[in-house]
Amino acid sequence: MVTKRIGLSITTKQVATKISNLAQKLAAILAEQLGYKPDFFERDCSATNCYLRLNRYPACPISPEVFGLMPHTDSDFLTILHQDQIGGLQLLKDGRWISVKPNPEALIINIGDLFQAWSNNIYKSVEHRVVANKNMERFSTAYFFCPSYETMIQSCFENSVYREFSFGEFREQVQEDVKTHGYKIGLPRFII
Ligand SMILES: O=C(O)CCC(=O)C(=O)O
Ligand SMILES: [Fe+2]
Repeated sequence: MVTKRIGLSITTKQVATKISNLAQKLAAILAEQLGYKPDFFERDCSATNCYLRLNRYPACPISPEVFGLMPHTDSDFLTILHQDQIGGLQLLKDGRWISVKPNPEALIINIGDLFQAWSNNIYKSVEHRVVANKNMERFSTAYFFCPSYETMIQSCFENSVYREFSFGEFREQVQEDVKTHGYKIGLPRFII
């Protein structure tokens, strides 16, 4: 895929490489803030484990009763999100859904479940959802910064809130819960 805009031409691969570099830098800053070496995540979260998802939300006449994306947290370390000018993304803050002002010139960074577990709840995985637009379709691009399935996720502090788990185990549990209950349970499953 090639995106053209005001004489600028950039391939999807170039976009993914740039976002991947940004994700590594952000992870380095977050690791350093908690006293770890900036390269702490470099080995486990190589570009081959991360992925880019292109989301399309068709217009929905019975919005807002219908969600474009159900409330959820992301099952990764962090997510880098780009959205168009339509809007619809909402974050849960202090029990209330807050609409994120759409700005195609900006990137949104979400902390995911793995950073919450690793930081022992210092960093919080934000619950979010997408409300469909009545008249217009919406597009967004999400880059998920993930480790390999074998990577063990363990709190970087003592008195861990969560038991140690592998990323593969976490993904399997999420898939099983969605199949059985119709929704993701996520980190509460791993509380000690
Ligand atoms: O489309 C958006 O704004 C959010 C996408 C999202 O949350 C996801 O893909 O996990
Ligand atoms: Fe998400």
